[in-house]
Amino acid sequence: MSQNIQIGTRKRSRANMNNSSTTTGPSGNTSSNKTFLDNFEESRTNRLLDEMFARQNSFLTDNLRNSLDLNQTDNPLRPRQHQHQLFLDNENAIELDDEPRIINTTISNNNNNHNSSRVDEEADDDIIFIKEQPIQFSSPLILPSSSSINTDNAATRNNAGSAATATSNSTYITTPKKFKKQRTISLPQLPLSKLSYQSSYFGVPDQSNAIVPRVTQTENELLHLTGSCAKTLEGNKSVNLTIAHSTSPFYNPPAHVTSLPQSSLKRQIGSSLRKFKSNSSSESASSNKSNFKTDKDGHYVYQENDIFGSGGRFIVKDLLGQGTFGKVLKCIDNKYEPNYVAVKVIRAVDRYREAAKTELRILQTIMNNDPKGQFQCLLLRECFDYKNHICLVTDLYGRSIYDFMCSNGIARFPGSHVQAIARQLIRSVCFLHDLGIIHTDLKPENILICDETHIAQNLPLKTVQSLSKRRREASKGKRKILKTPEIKIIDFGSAIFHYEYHPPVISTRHYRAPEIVLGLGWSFPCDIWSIACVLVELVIGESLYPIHENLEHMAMMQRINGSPFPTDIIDKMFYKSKHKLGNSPSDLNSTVIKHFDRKTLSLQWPEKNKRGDTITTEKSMKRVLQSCDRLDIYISKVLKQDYGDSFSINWNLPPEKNWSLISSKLLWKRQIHSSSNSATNELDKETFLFWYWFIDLLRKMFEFDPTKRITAKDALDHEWFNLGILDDGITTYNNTQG
Ligand SMILES: Nc1ncnc2c1ncn2[C@@H]1O[C@H](COP(=O)(O)OP(=O)(O)OP(=O)(O)O)[C@@H](O)[C@H]1O
Repeated sequence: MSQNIQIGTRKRSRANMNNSSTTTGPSGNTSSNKTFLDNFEESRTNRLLDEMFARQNSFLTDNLRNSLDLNQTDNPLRPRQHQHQLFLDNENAIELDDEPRIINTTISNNNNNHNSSRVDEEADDDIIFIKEQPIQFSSPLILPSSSSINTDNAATRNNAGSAATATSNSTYITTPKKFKKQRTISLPQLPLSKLSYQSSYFGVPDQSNAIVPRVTQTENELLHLTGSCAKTLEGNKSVNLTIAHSTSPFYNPPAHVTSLPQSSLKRQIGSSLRKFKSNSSSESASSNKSNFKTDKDGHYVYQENDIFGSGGRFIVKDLLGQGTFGKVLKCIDNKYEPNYVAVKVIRAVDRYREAAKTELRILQTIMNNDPKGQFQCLLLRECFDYKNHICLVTDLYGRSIYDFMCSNGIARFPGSHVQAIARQLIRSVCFLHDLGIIHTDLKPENILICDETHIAQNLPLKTVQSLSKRRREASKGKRKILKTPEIKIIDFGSAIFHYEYHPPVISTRHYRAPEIVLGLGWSFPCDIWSIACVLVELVIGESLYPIHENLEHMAMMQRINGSPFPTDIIDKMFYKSKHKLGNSPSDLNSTVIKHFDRKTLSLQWPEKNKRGDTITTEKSMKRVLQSCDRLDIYISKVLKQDYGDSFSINWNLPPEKNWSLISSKLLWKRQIHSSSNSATNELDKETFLFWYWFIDLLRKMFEFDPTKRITAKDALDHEWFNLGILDDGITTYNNTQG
């Protein structure tokens, strides 16, 4: 039975991969004389790294427990009312000295971060931040305290600036004085939300060739697709695949197989053989033939208990997924313990074999630089060629986030889990980008859950009745909350090295960045856009862009960002098209360019015919105008379900002002309802701030212009990752930690 529960209605697949036949280049970066398996060797560095991570993990877990205990001493049900302000403000700032200096915003409670500018006066812990803050004028909350700047004026300027220019002008400047942050107590965070990142953990590839990736994009790269096809081909040529021979395990059991406990081996193989015989009566189950078949399209034909690989090493147990590239199988591996693995069997077609070689080089680079899997990327265990199918052997994980959401009574994740997943995703992509790798296909289907253990809460009958039949059946009327939202990023089948060939269209539609839709050059920032789409999906429980074509996609992007495409970007689109720079999507003119006015450089939506009649369908108008909204308003609407009608984030307001509006509404409601005992959801300031800053980060990730979009590294330093929340995700974690 397939583990892949397909209950969703959408069919989402990545961009057409026909171009990938020409792709794939050199792995100038992989250690040439060494196989990647050499990295399994215990080196001193690895041991040190292990110890560091173990220390960090136990430190973070202890801190979470402490902070929960602390919260619970006051009131087990609600976050306690904090006496201290969460952020630096005029009154709370403590003057230290007068020297201006550049201040690092690294998370302050990271034991391993020696570069942090943390003031380490005494043992710090998870719930107390002593931190130096830079001043960021586009960030409404953090203002200089005793500087000569008039706070009101600065705030006014800031509001105007943030409304007009979004976050692109978010320049950090240093305060004229150095401040020590007031001790503050924040709500708890999961340890996964606080994972640290230092690129010095691994060696930057290509150092010898001096190709150190710059993980952003220049204006020039909007016009010219970077990357060389020749490098791709050259890289793929360097791939040497071991040919696995299909001899029967019953004739020539390999030495390592015979070293397994004989009873278990016989049991596995015996049962496989019995099932195989009964399943295929018409075929001879002669023991020296492999029962592994390929169809006319080059796909392996799935059959449970098939045996394949050298010496019949793998026994097929389940079909985990299938895509354009091939099939992913859950298999018993007779060589190693624990012996379940996932094997991606690539189609036996030259084009896909060629693309798989790039995937292989990417996976090898990841493996070389993170042999212990600290950065949430799938690890390649082995690779071989079997009957013209390239087979990639990896660890086996749970279902994808997409499948988990489909089978959940409430698809939305708790805020604490959104933050933990965001941290892992951004950190993982930061690692990839530092290695010069662009994933290009980040989506919930390509994010796997490491451990699916969860608690299940019964949903009220009314909620169950409102679910679709499919969801009702799949969820059994329950809301599932993972105990540990640890994830792994998979599917490097479309990933590229930044200096290799870039196909003109990448990503699955819903997660596709505007520069790709507009036919401009793309680079690392496209991954950041995709992550932002995924994060919104985790919060709202459905796809942010449920679209299938370019015009509606562009109209929705403008609606969600609350602003039109910047004219300089559209200008570049026209220029690139006019001068035929780089390769463009074949339908660019007919589905994108024709919808922009050449003079005003604005999108003409809704679409009109020559007579001026609107020809956009009513359904499409509804999807854009009714179903979606500016991001802060859209997310607020969903969160009202948890926090009541008063919850409303307005990204044009500074957080203090936004909060005072909400709290006055709450006060008013409490007075109205005091006699009627109405159960209005309580909302505290820190919970509001958690969501406010989440939306602030999203806004920076959804920057239209990729040259101005926040990088993964800067996103890890965003204020949001210093904020906690007390919700079901935290209590579930705490209850399971003993
Ligand atoms: N290591 C793994 N453990 C568990 N399941 C996996 C693993 N790798 C892949 N899968 C499952 O197989 C599915 C397809 O995997 P993958 O995306 O790598 O293949 P693909 O052929 O590139 O698919 P697509 O063309 O849809 O992108 C995944 O969505 C996931 O459900």
